[in-house]
Amino acid sequence: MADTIVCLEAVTVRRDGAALLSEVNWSVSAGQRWVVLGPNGAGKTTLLLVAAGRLFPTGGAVDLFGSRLGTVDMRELRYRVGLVSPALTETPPADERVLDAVLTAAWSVFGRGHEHYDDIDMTRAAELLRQFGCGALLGRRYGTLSEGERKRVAIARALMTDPELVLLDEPASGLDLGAREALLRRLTRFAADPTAPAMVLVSHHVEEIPVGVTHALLLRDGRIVAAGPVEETLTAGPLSECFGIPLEITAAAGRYAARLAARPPRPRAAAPA
Ligand SMILES: Nc1ncnc2c1ncn2[C@@H]1O[C@H](COP(=O)(O)OP(=O)(O)OP(=O)(O)O)[C@@H](O)[C@H]1O
Repeated sequence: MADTIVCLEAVTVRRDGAALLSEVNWSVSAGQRWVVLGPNGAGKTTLLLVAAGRLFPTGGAVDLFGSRLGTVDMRELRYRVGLVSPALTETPPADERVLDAVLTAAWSVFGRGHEHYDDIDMTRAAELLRQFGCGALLGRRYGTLSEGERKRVAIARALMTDPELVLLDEPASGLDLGAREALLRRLTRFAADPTAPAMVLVSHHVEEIPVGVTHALLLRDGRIVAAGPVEETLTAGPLSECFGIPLEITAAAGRYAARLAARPPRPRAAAPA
């Protein structure tokens, strides 16, 4: 399909004899906003790293922007993907100004040195920081920011290179209720922007899904339990199967909540023969 951004075909990732991902088929197209849900160890981060072109699968094939991984120079393609993940251990230096922590993404470096930046880069970095509620922090040192502020700065940095795909690994984890809601409000605006890149957001919690997510992928033990339009996928049956406990799920004004079901959900109907 012309607007397919990333496509995984029968992707398997094995490490030390363990299958982190098994036979995963999944694709993300322009304009889509995905949430990837699953319990600890389901393979969510691994999936994101494969989709970002940062981890080469043991089996199967990955096409990123129409190019097959393994046949192209990945440095070119990675530039077109904004990735925010705890799996990326490098962070801006503690004494870096917040504006520079975002600006330096233009050169893929951490810590401003002698690189040249145009006024347009400065304006873009400042605008992205404002978009994610960090307009008052431009002159602050990165090391003085709260966890919630750092997460929003990391998203602004990931968007600095104007990526076509943005991958966010648990952006709301560790945030207090106010910080989580502030972040989700920003992500809701982002999701509603038709000019924004395709987005994939990883989470453990349906409460952390921003309004405007269009698709969901449920992962368990490295395998897809369900994937498709969010309203069809985020239902009690697949979610219970994914997390291994009987769950009931409610939706209100585009937000979701899940809790242990009073009664186990009815099994999914078998597909007609
Ligand atoms: N080198 C490795 N060898 C063996 N197992 C590994 C290796 N690296 C990761 N794993 C395992 O692969 C599984 C998937 O890891 P991954 O980080 O992708 O899961 P996740 O769904 O993101 O988990 P979490 O929600 O806890 O962050 C985990 O059980 C992890 O322990």
